[in-house]
Amino acid sequence: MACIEIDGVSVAVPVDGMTGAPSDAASKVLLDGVRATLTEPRIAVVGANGSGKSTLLRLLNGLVEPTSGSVRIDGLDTVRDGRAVRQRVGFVFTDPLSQLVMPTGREDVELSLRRRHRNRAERAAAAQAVLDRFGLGALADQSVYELSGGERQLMALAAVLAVDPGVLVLDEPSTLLDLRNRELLRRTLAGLGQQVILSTHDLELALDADRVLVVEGGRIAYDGEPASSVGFYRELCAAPAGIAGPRTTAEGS
Ligand SMILES: Nc1ncnc2c1ncn2[C@@H]1O[C@H](COP(=O)(O)OP(=O)(O)OP(=O)(O)O)[C@@H](O)[C@H]1O
Repeated sequence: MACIEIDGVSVAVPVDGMTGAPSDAASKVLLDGVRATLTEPRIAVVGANGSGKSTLLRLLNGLVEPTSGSVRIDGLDTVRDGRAVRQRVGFVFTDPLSQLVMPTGREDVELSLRRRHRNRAERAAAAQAVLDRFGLGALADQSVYELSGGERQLMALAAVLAVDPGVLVLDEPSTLLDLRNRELLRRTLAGLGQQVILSTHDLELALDADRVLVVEGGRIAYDGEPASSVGFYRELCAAPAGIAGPRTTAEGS
C-alpha cells in the first residue's frame, strides 16, 4: 500500500471575488490543520454536506493545493511532483460526466490506455478486457449521454482503473447506484489490489473500510476503526445543528 502523509494541511480560498492568495481577512477555510498518515488498504471519509470531504480527497492527487502544509504520496509532493502523483493516484469524480470526455465508454477507456498501449490493436484489446471485467461490454459503444447515471459511474470507474493506479480515490462513488450496482461496486472495491480512499454518505460502504475518518467543519473530528467512527458520526448527526459534538482522541494525530 502507498503511504499518504497529510501534514498540517489547511486550504483557504478567497471570498467574494477576491483574487490572489487568500489573506486571513478575506478567506474561507475549507480545511483546517488536517494531519493524518494513511497506509490502510481501505479508508473511508464520512461527514455532513459541506464538511470538506471532497476537498480532502482532491488534495490527494493535487486537484486542490494546500494553502499551508503538505501532502506526500510515497514521498512525492502533490504540488512539486504533481505529474508523478497523478500517475499513481486515480481519481473518480462524483459526477461521471466530469470525467467521461469521449463520446462512448470504449473510447474513454482507450483514451486512458493511450500511453500504456501505443499500438492501436493492443489498446483496443486491452480496453475490451477492462470493459469485460466490469460487465460493461454491451454498453461500451453507446453514447455516454444515453447511459444511466449508474452505468456512467461504473464506466468512469473502469476508465480510471484501466491504467491500474496504485491508489484509487473515489468521491461518493455509490451516489447514483441502485442496490444491485452498489453491491457490484462493493465487491469490485473489495477485490481491488490498490489502496482505496473514498468519501461517502453510504455508511454501509464506510463500514467495509479498515479505517474511517469523520470530517466536520474542515477538520478530522474522529479517526478510527469503522464501527466506532460511524457511531461517532451518528451521534454527531443526532446533535442539534451547530453543536459539533465531542472531538476525539485522534484529532490532530
Ligand atoms: N473552490 C471553492 N471556493 C469556495 N468554496 C468552496 C470551494 N470548494 C469547496 N468550497 C466550499 O467548501 C466547503 C467544503 O466543500 P466540499 O465539497 O469539500 O464538501 P463535502 O464534504 O464534499 O460536501 P458534500 O457531501 O455536499 O459533497 C463547502 O462549504 C463548499 O461550498
